[in-house]
Amino acid sequence: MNKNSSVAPIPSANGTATAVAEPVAVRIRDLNFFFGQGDLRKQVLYDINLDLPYGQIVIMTGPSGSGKTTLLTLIGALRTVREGSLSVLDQEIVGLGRSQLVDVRRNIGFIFQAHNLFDSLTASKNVEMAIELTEDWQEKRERAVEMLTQLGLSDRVDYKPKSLSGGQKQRVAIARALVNQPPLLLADEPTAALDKKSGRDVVTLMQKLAKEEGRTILMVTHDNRILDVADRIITMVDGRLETDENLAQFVSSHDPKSLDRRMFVM
Ligand SMILES: Nc1ncnc2c1ncn2[C@@H]1O[C@H](COP(=O)(O)OP(=O)(O)OP(=O)(O)O)[C@@H](O)[C@H]1O
Repeated sequence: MNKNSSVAPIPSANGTATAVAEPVAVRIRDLNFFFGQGDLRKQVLYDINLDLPYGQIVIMTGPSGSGKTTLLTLIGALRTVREGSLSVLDQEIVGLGRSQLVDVRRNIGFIFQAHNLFDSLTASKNVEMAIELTEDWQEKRERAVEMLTQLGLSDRVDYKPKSLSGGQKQRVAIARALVNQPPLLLADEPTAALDKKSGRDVVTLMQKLAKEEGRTILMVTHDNRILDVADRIITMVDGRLETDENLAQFVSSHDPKSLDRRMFVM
């Protein structure tokens, strides 16, 4: 794996090549992570090195228990990191305290499996709550409705979660994650609860955000139907970043029987 894929050599004034780091949304170097303390201390991530450039969709895959969700939550500033370097949106987060981590999180959109919607609030109000966490509250209702409409929920904006299907709830959660236009989006199985068409609509929207607006998207998924949207596919095995490939490399290095052929159909 190329650990320095976003470091480009440029000629200096005296003609020698100098490595200059391009800005990336996420830069991870020599990251180790442990759960527990003392005798119960258990290492779950080993020596992770990874760059996520702006505008890329990166899919993270790998067996259950390999550390995908843990890595996602570390990048999302949801846990304290002590070993190595983890820079998120130009901020080194190793060593930061809780309140500083909260500030980093404000610029990240999260879509997790449990959508955590507020049952007492309508779809629109759930999305508006995310807008209220920012300094710019103007036209929050209009912005929430517009985002929900983009996700095909224009006729559900005033419904509460109990009146929505699983897929619709997931789309409300996605609207909430996207409404503040975060430069970095972290998603854990975002299409798991969706039918084929809704899942495709969601990843098409993500692709648009990445390609037209330069957002960086890191997505954990086992849904082979959406692999084609990825610029890169990284594979975790036993807490290590095993491979970092484009789609063609990934397909050729995996047993075709284990891949769903529908993934090739757009
Ligand atoms: N809060 C925790 N405390 C202790 N160990 C944990 C905790 N969360 C996860 N682990 C352990 O860390 C390892 C990595 O778990 P993680 O959830 O990151 O894997 P994963 O690849 O996301 O798995 P899955 O695909 O099943 O969601 C596993 O051995 C898991 O048991």
